[in-house]
Amino acid sequence: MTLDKNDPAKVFRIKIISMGNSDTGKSCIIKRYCEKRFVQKYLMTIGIDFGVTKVTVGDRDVKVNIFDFAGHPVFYEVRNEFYRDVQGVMLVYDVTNRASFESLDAWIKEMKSELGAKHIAEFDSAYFIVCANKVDKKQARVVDELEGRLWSDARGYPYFETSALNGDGVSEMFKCLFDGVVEAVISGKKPQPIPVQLGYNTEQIEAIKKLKSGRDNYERLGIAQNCTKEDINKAYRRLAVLLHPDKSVAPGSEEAF
Ligand SMILES: Nc1nc2c(ncn2[C@@H]2O[C@H](COP(=O)(O)OP(=O)(O)OP(=O)(O)O)[C@@H](O)[C@H]2O)c(=O)[nH]1
Repeated sequence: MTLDKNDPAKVFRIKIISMGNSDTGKSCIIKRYCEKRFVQKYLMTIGIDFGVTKVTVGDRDVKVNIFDFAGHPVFYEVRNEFYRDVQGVMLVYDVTNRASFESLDAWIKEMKSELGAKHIAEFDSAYFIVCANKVDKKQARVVDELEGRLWSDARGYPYFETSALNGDGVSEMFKCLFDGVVEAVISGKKPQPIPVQLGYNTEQIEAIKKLKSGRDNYERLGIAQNCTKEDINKAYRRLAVLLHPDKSVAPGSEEAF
């Protein structure tokens, strides 16, 4: 990276990478932004794709080097060379594929372990952003917005719902990513996203999920089959208070109550 903090006329160079499982739409999001087009056919990235784009952040011209990682595990040996000197990370999952959401932690772990203790400061200073991609596929969606936001908020990463197909959220996501990286580089501090005031919490969401998916009433109440009558009453009262429609605005509270 070239940076002279005192000279706004100097061009910044920043390094961005895309991370996430295969087929989540990483290449398509980048193409949507850089080339304003959508590629319907799945063309697996082999190793790494590299591209350069220029943007303006405030009064600075910024040259962005984008390294689009192949998501397939077979390319691990290729991508592990590229984790050094990264300033921005676009973490992508596919809202129609739960495994891709559940893999996000493994991606972070891969980056951390590749950097190792020696370069962990680079991980700590990198600016991460989350793309919940393919939101146009409404019927097939299995990871809802709330889950994605809670995961992202818990780690301090800004969250965006994107569609490479119709472009929804893509420019906003890149703007936030570039602004965040440039601010972090200039000030040495990562800007903190403002958490969305959801008005409900993880405990309420977990309770609703359990009530919806539980195989029997014991599972729905979160108690063992050999519990006492008092345990049943206690669990029932706890859930009734937690999900009372006067107290909870979490989606599905009313039905669950
Ligand atoms: N409906 C819909 N399809 C998408 C979207 N983004 C990508 N796709 C499709 O998903 C498939 C995979 O997209 P890619 O961008 O190649 O996925 P990738 O994450 O780069 O995959 P790897 O190169 O294997 O890591 C392609 O068939 C795309 O057309 C989207 O927002 N909506």
